Amino acid sequence: MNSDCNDKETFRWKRFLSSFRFALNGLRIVVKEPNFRVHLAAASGVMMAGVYFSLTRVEWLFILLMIFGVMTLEIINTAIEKTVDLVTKDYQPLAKEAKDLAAGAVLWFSLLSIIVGAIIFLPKIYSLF
Ligand SMILES: Nc1ncnc2c1ncn2[C@@H]1O[C@H](COP(=O)(O)OP(=O)(O)OP(=O)(O)O)[C@@H](O)[C@H]1O
Repeated sequence: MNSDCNDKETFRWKRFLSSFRFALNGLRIVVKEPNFRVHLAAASGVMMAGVYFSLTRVEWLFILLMIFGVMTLEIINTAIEKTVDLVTKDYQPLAKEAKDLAAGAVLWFSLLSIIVGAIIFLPKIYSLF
């Protein structure tokens, strides 16, 4: 009975670790995507600017939320693109809509990121002159 419980517990941990490995593999896949690399480069630039301008904790919180938000949407966008490609290789209006909607979600959140970035950085840039 006790060994049965231990087996179940080990099984649960193994499943959890496998899920974690699959999720890490997802990140490995998306890092190879050119669009995601653009986001990584932009995020690095913004973070260097954040260090240069000594952002406050709250400002960092907003910047990190924007960076992780855009990247999370880009990962979902990539997953949707791959799913659509799996379903059809032919030209399908619905496939186009699905892909364009997913890309639109990234663009929409990126717009918010630009606004937040402008609110945080523009006054600091002005104060340099
Ligand atoms: N099966 C399809 N049927 C109809 N339109 C499609 C189909 N596949 C792609 N498209 C259209 O072509 C565009 C380019 O598709 P593609 O698969 O290259 O993705 P993408 O949006 O360029 O993203 P990425 O550059 O990240 O791969 C899509 O945004 C979509 O409008």
